[in-house]
Amino acid sequence: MDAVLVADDVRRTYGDTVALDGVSLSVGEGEVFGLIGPNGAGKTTLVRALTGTTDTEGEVRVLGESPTSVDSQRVGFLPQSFTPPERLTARELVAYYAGLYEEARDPDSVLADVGLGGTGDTWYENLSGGQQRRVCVATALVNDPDVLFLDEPTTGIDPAGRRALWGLIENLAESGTTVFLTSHSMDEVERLADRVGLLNAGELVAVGSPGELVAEHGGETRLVVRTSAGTDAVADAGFVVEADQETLTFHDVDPRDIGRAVDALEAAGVAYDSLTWKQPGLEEVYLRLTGEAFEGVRPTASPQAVAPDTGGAQ
Ligand SMILES: Nc1ncnc2c1ncn2[C@@H]1O[C@H](COP(=O)(O)OP(=O)(O)OP(=O)(O)O)[C@@H](O)[C@H]1O
Repeated sequence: MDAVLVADDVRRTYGDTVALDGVSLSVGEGEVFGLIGPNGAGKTTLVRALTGTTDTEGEVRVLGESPTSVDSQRVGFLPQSFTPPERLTARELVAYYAGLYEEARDPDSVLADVGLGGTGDTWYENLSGGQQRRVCVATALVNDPDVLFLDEPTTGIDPAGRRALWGLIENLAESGTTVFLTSHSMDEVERLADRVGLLNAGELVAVGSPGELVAEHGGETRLVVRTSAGTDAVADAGFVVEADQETLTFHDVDPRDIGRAVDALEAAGVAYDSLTWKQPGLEEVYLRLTGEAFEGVRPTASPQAVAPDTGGAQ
């Protein structure tokens, strides 16, 4: 796979703030690379480094060129914050961006691609926040780029619109477009990204496919039972079980062992309100590697601490 994007030991400081602390990565043609990390981790700064919109130390290559000399026709960029010229219709705005390129797609067809086929004549300022964001996505697609940078593309877009955009991004990647995406949505990254990079305090602390990251850092499966019963009730069931006032958590429960756990609860006469089997996902990886607390997952540093599990059911 040819490397379309390369960052080698990229550093950026703002005064005393180290935004990027020696980031190296490589993204291949047609790959979707998802960059995740907490607020202030350096994601936007890395996107800006890769798009040549901020100066950095280290080396950056886009399609084999420096980001400031690469052919802009081949690059699409949706910044995190985007304030278009006022008093333009959606079509005029996309057409304005189309005019910046030697070759561009028909604005109406790009608007249709982002689910805004009927809104070409609407003033940008009269569109909803989610519709505005979709128009902004359209401006990044109008030159039919080979490399597409999307900094939090679906922020503010409703679930149906997000899914539509995900489908569009998948189609682009299938047709060979390389996509570099930042997001705070683990669903989005888990669905779209071939590989994920987790940036924390300016450092890339993990890179891999979602499956690899979950296998390596996600932790264990668990069965969460909402009950006030203590661990004594199921002490002989053959599971590692921890309790707090509202839940019993069975750790490391294979799906085939769920029945055995339920039988143990029944045999002990434990009354419970709900029972949820949970499989780790990218969210657990993120929370573990960034050191954020996550209810229901045992922090590796302190295996005794278990809080009530309110995470999403699988
Ligand atoms: N132009 C700037 N001037 C000063 N500091 C900056 C500038 N841009 C970014 N920073 C700082 O660099 C660090 C990284 O910021 P960055 O915007 O890259 O983070 P991020 O991961 O994109 O955050 P978020 O998820 O909130 O968008 C932060 O501490 C931020 O305050």
